[in-house]
Amino acid sequence: MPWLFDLAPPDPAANLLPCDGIVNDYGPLFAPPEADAHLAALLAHTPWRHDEVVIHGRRITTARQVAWVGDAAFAYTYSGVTRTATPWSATLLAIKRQVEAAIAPISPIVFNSCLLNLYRDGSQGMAWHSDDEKELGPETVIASLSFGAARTFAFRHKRSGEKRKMLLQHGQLIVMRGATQSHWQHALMKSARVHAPRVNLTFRTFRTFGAAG
Ligand SMILES: O=C(O)CCC(=O)C(=O)O
Ligand SMILES: [Fe+2]
Repeated sequence: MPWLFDLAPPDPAANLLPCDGIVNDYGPLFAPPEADAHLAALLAHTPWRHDEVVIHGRRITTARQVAWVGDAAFAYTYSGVTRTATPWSATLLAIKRQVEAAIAPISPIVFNSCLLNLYRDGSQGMAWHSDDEKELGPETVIASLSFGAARTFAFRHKRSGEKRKMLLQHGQLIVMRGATQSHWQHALMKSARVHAPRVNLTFRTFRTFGAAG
């Protein structure tokens, strides 16, 4: 697969997908010392728990750990299991606001939730999927911020099978938007060479279909 970028500082207005969606790379949002501090705080203070998914009718506990945070106690169902959001920590809220400020010129948005993923090492990854739950709406904007070990993130077109991959590094911010979730899957690839943890935050706008409003 071709690499999405090399060493040049990214142009956040550039689209890293060739068609049917938009992925923007903002490069590092934090200098290394600040990114180190965020990684340490997120590792220590997040209520991490192993995720569960239902595959072929069987409930499986994943190696990767997750946390689901939101403005309200949103119930989010993906892979057949429902999770209830817990409140923002001060650190995570500050990070959310920095992400929103960084992307505002291109993607003005206020996120109301965040899915946090912890991969202890390269033996843990995330399988091919799209974030296309109805609660996220069509053309949803998802900001993905990574801390810790650099890991390969890949996209695969649902019809053509065309692939793109990129290395997500400590402090790096990308945005997936437009038709990306309708036409592409993405995955966090496993790697035997990675022995350090990685934390990924995906900021999302979660729509509720309750009676209120
Ligand atoms: O860890 C990552 O970079 C990807 C996470 C992801 O795709 C998700 O949470 O839906
Ligand atoms: Fe995803």
